[in-house]
Amino acid sequence: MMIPFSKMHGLGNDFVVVDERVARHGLTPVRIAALADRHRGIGCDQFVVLRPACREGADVFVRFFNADGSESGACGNASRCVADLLWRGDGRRRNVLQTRAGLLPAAVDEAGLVTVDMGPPALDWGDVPLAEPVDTLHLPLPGDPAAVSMGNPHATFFLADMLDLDPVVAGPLLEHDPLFPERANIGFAQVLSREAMRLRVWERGSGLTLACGSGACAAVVNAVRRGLVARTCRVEMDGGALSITWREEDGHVLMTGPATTSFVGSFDPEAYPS
Ligand SMILES: N[C@H](CCC[C@H](N)C(=O)O)C(=O)O
Repeated sequence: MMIPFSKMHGLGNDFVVVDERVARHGLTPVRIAALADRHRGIGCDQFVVLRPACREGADVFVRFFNADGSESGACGNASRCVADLLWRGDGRRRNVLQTRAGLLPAAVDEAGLVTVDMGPPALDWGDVPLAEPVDTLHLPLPGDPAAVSMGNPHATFFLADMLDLDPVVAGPLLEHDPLFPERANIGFAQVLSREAMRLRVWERGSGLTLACGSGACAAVVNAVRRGLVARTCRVEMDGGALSITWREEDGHVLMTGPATTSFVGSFDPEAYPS
């Protein structure tokens, strides 16, 4: 049985988006990794599964799976893509995504840019999570990173120059550091001004991506906590820029940026190992 999918991306961070029909064929980590494979499968950074919402006030339940088959509670760029997909489907510019990290209100503006309320960051060590009670603003690691959770774990390193560290070399080691019992997404940031930063992210389970939405949120939260940037900051990544605001009134983090459908297709799940 062929399953339809939408191939989408947020600033080059790319996704295969399917609905729950795929789940009937057994969606194992092995099969997700095979589908995400860029040579033998469809290829993507994350595999996104839509199901009917089961919480009051939500329009859809979204699950995010990394290219290695692991599940994440949050994916900012994919959340914008799902909001865009819903708008194109039902004509409603405002929708609410149910995720493992909570209910995320989303809105598509007249220019087609999507804003997702990513909710409040979790700042306590136990919520990131970390393996021991430490100050999340200054982790006991070389490079003195800060850590938060945006529904998924992030560590942010602030570099004088982006060229000081190669994410492809440092990223995998840090992703698997014992301080991160659930691994972590590793951000490498260079503050450019009070209103702008450069960021590259080695993503847990997917490697270096062209953009990372939750990583951009985490980097701005960590930079504000350190007094490095204002609460609204432009985050410039290899694939493009997002606008992030850590709202003072309620502590929620708003992320605004584009969402793009590259193509649609279909695949036979049984053709992939499970
Ligand atoms: N690799 C992340 C999930 C995807 C995050 C990223 N693609 C985004 O846009 O937020 C994790 O395992 O927590």
